[in-house]
Amino acid sequence: MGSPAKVGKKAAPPTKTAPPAYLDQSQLDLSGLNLVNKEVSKAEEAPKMSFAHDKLLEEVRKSLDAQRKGKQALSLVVIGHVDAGKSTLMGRLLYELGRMDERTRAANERNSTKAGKSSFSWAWSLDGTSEERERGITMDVALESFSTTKRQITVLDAPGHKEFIPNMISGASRADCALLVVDASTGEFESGFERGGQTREHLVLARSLGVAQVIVAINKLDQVQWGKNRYEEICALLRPFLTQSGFHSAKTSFIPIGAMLGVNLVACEGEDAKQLLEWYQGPTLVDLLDKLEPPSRDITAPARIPVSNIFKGQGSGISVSGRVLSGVVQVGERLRILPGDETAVVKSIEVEEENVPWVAAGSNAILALVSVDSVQLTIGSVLCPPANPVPLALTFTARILIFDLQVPIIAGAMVELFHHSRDVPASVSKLIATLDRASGKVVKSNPRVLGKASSAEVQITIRSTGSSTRPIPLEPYAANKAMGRILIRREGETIAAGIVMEVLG
Ligand SMILES: Nc1nc2c(ncn2[C@@H]2O[C@H](COP(=O)(O)OP(=O)(O)OP(=O)(O)O)[C@@H](O)[C@H]2O)c(=O)[nH]1
Repeated sequence: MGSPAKVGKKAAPPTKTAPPAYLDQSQLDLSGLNLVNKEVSKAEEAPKMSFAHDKLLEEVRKSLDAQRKGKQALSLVVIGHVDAGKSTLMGRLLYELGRMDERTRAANERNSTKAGKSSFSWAWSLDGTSEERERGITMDVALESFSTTKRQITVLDAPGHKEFIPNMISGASRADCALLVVDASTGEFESGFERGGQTREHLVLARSLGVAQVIVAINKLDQVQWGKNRYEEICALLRPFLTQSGFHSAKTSFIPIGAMLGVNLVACEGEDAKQLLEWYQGPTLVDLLDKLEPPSRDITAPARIPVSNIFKGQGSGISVSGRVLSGVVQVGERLRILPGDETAVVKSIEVEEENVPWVAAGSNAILALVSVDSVQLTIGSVLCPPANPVPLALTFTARILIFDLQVPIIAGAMVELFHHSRDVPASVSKLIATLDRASGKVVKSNPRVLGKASSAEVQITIRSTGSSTRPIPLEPYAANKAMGRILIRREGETIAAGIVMEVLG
């Protein structure tokens, strides 16, 4: 993940990135209703670029080389069934690592107790909105960062509740690795793991979105007297499912923890860890985080930045957050906003709460934009170089893997298409062929239906919303892996994942 030496402290830290359905009014105004004062935004002075493209790539390479010798950066999505303890784990870990000070911890404890939610005290900082705190659940994706000895980690705390799967998808599509949290309490692991539980769904979604490494944190072991048998039972149930979902065993690790008590996060010691230490002498969570391998970054490909959130920046400007999927972008650069024919100039870039002169593939960044007419800027827009725009698709072909299905897919089936933070109504307009799952070879052309656990090539068409049908920016997987992954849902269930083969128009 690339970002250079910091050039100054950030001004306004938006720590939450909220997907479309849960935006507050001001965000809605900006992203959907075009109430931003265009004149002012246009009038802002655009900065000049500091580097020619080749020089910039050289800078980025140097910086990435230096990173390899120091702390490598990666982003981690925290996933798992509702109430598994994801936010508690993150809150406690931030505290143990010194990222949350004692005053904040005490204030969280006071405020959560006052609200009658003392058990959510560690989750208080991450579940930052009043509705989240009231309901005791995460709704949107919270962004935090911390560093271990060898890694600089951006954490995306995803919601576990089924209702917020689109937000989880948006979070996972910005991550390199996953931390799956499961609740070891009697009956709780089972309900998260059964059909319809989010333990399974989150794992499948994360893998389908390209996340290949996962740490499984078996949490709340204090609830089962730190039982070794229970820990091993859960590992044994999860292992085959992980393999079946496409996680290589070498890229999967398991760890027993007690998030609330802070056991085996940074250290495994003290009174609370006594029972665990009777049978566990393995690594701590931080030891495992330190071993996560950042995937390779494609910095030479054209820049692609899907917008995951839009908010009012400092003064009159507009800021967007999103992950740089490929390429590099610098301050002063003009970017095209797709779909649409608008461009914007990057006024400043913020990574990990610091201003930086450029940002490269792998980083989650906030870009302040000027010289922009916000009318065409929405969540799901993709920023890219004007000379190398991302293709727009109304119809495309895809190879898909079908999951568990109640009703088979037939030609014309109405679905919801998910691509990064965007979801649009679509239809499976043509069933081209069923494929052999292992070899990808055609088994049958023009099948009449697609059943569960099958693999197929299909044509997908975006359906109209209201009076218009807007194409969406996506790219064949062969051209850009991260831009070429899609998920298909129907009636609140994820029914397939796939890769884009060809954009037909
Ligand atoms: N006993 C015990 N309770 C825990 C532990 N970790 C979390 N909890 C409790 O589990 C409940 C849910 O914790 P959260 O951190 O909100 O769970 P979550 O996975 O973030 O929930 P969502 O984001 O809404 O899916 C809270 O009451 C926590 O206090 C633990 O290690 N032991």
